[in-house]
Amino acid sequence: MIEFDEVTKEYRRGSVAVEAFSLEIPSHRTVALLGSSGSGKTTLLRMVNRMVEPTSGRVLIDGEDVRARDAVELRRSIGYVLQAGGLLPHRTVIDNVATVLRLGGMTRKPARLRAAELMDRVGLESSLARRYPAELSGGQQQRVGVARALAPDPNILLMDEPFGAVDPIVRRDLQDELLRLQAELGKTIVFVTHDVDEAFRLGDEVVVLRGHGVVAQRGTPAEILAAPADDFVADFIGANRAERSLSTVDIGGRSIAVDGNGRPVGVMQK
Ligand SMILES: Nc1ncnc2c1ncn2[C@@H]1O[C@H](COP(=O)(O)OP(=O)(O)OP(=O)(O)O)[C@@H](O)[C@H]1O
Repeated sequence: MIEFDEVTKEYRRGSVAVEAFSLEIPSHRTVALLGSSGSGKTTLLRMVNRMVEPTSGRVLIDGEDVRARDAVELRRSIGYVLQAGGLLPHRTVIDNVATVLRLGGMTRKPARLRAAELMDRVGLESSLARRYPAELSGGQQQRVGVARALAPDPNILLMDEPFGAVDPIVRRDLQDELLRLQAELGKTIVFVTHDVDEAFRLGDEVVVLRGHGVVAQRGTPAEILAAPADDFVADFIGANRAERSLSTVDIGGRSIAVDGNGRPVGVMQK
């Protein structure tokens, strides 16, 4: 479990990025932090692996204050996936993944073998192993980023807008892949996004943030859709309300679900 206990971050005096944020994230679940730009999502995420230290308050992992852990060791034990992939440009794909394992003390050959397994696991063909990151598509780069984050077999995976830079179809593929991986692996995932659909698709729970890391609502996607806590949440999730609201029409004796623009999206089961 990850626990934020009244954390505040003031980067400069008077500029509060996150104010008295508290949240418990249960193990083996995916929690999506959903908020617009500047709402403090990245700051919160980075407090988990001590890339950002809170000005006050505590972050606990399984009951232990992260400050009691060595920062480098802590960072290596937690998977971290960034939007830009964060890959090493002068290393091949396989070495980008294997390097993490080498840092953890594995020798070259087993590290490469394990890296090849990880590539397979995230849906990358082995023929890509010798390429450099610049020779991959954006979606492939993100898969390498996920493989690398999974390399040390971390319990926790932090994902910061990991699929933000790819087109909608690839983005959906990557989301599917993550759902499949998560069903197999059961990590504790904190997923940062400003995309409502992505948060609802991936999050077992979604935390909607206003500015300064203030929680506007927390719940399952269904709970939030069914009863937005206030106008802020309703506006935020309703940005494309027309697409999100469904109704049914009867055509030839069958009930067809249509979206708010009247486009058919499926057939209702009897
Ligand atoms: N290193 C820093 N120094 C000073 N201010 C910072 C720093 N990092 C972030 N901030 C400020 O803290 C606030 C929250 O930033 P943060 O990056 O956590 O938000 P975010 O929700 O992740 O935004 P985005 O979606 O744009 O990445 C912003 O006002 C930002 O300008």
